[in-house]
Amino acid sequence: MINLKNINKSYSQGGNQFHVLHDINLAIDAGEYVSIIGQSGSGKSTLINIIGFLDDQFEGEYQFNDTQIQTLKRAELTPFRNASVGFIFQNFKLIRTMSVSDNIALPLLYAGEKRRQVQARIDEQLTRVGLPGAGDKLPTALSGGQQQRVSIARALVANPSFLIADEPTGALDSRTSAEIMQLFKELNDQGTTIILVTHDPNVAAATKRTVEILDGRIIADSEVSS
Ligand SMILES: Nc1ncnc2c1ncn2[C@@H]1O[C@H](COP(=O)(O)OP(=O)(O)OP(=O)(O)O)[C@@H](O)[C@H]1O
Repeated sequence: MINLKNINKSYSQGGNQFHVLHDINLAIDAGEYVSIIGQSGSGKSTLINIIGFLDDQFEGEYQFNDTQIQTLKRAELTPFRNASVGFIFQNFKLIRTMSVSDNIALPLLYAGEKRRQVQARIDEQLTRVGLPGAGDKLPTALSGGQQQRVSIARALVANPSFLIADEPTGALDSRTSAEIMQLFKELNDQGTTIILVTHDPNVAAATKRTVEILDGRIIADSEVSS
């Protein structure tokens, strides 16, 4: 599904070039559950911005299914991203003034659907993430773990090809983290492809494959032994 070949990425700043990704070769198949692990500044965010179609300024080839991403125009990238990937963030990024249901509806509205036609799909996802009946609440009435469940429902609702979870347990206590990791495991068991970014080896150990980055290079790529 995801096939990166010889990806290099540099940022220019103040007339200098900073080479932050070096010759990245990485293939991820549908159905995988992969963690990308590395210390702060190693290039994890830079890499997932490319994988998640947020950044098309790179050298090399990114083939996603039958599409060569580096050949897409900017205007083509946004609808491609909306249709293909669901994002989950450390700090949830829910809109505090909107109900849980309205937050989850957003990707469907971006895709051109009508709010009144999507409630059943929202309720289905709320049940899937363990929050049946929570749709009318405001995010601020929920615990951190519950808010992360809402953001997972939002990431899933448009049925993307894969999820990117960027430090999804970074703002949660260890027990709630374990519950969220259990939910990701269940989603993966149901067939959801998940790419999870973390600096925490314990979190990475709960996935099925770890890709380790150091100074912009993949230094290890291995199955997690269960
Ligand atoms: N927009 C930018 N302009 C210039 N340099 C950048 C930019 N974004 C990131 N960098 C640099 O690229 C390198 C990799 O950063 P990146 O954010 O990808 O690392 P990371 O592994 O995600 O770190 P963290 O875990 O702290 O988020 C760092 O040295 C960072 O300073």
